[in-house]
Amino acid sequence: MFTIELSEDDRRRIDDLVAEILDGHGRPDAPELLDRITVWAQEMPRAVRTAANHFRLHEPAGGCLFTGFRVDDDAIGDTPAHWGGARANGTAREDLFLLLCASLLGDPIAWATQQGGRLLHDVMPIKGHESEQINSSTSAPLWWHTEDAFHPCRAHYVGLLCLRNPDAVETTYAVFDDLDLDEETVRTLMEPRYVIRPDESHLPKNRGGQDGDAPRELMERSFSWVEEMNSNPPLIPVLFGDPKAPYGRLDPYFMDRRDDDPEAMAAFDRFVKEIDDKLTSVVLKPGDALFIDNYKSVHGRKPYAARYDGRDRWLRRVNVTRDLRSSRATRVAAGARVIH
Ligand SMILES: NC(=[NH2+])NCCC[C@H](N)C(=O)O
Ligand SMILES: O=C(O)CCC(=O)C(=O)O
Ligand SMILES: [Fe+2]
Repeated sequence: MFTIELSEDDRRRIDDLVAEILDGHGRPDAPELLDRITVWAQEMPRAVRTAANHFRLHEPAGGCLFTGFRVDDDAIGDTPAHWGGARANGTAREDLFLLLCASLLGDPIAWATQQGGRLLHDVMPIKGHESEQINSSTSAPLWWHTEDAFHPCRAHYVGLLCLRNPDAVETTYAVFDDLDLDEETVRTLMEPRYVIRPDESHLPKNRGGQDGDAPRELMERSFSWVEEMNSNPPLIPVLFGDPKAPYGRLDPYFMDRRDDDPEAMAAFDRFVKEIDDKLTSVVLKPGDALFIDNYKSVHGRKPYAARYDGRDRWLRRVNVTRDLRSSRATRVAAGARVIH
């Protein structure tokens, strides 16, 4: 893991910057604030910017951990029972810190079909989801995955800011650079012979009755595209880029076994076994902002027991792209963040 440790001075300067921005704008997801977030990120301490730039450009690791930010445990309030509903502004400081770090790596984006199109997601236990394969599950392991693996516009980085983690639950990950795969296997995995279906966080059953402010017609189009990807998924490669340091996309739990292509499946099984063998973990503590490189690694989470008492584990999540333009056809304006 590539780690950026904030010094006492960094912390003070970041706190001042966050306070200044919030003074002028109030809510961290206000459009006029987001329009300028990249500019403010340039006012992060130079050492932090330099380290983040190194991580982004040279790809020395599968993830970048910003550590040392202080969460205000009283101000953030109780861990919510659901991501929906009206949101208090208690996490404004923390949200803004996450957005500033994100903006050193790229542009924050949101999904119309996930958590009501919100830019910042809540990751915490939801009653009834205990054994699902969704971020709000608890008693079942969240099987490792590429975030939104099925989606052509999936994020380059997934940012997770820990607000609470009282039982030291482990976030799992593995980096493709660490895998032992022979050339022939890599070649096969780079061919369009695989099927990835949408995960359940994008399905209408998890829509939560809230669609943000997008027109209904547009929302229907978004959900029918996900449905189309479910009923008629294309064949895609699971590795791409440089065969010697490949990028990847996979979410085995939502992928098909193709009986008509045993060779592709055998290569895939070797790939999955290597990831299982190399899977390691990190325990996020309050204030840690982990940016998983969603092209170079997979991540997941070990099971744990929910409390449902307002003190549960709680993360804030953001998707980050290095290429906003590649999704232009499915966003309503050049500077819009929501992908439909
Ligand atoms: N293997 C999996 N469980 N894949 C889905 C991962 C979780 C999903 N991205 C979510 O936000 O809930
Ligand atoms: O809870 C975690 O540590 C990771 C969850 C996850 O995979 C996600 O929210 O994308
Ligand atoms: Fe994830």
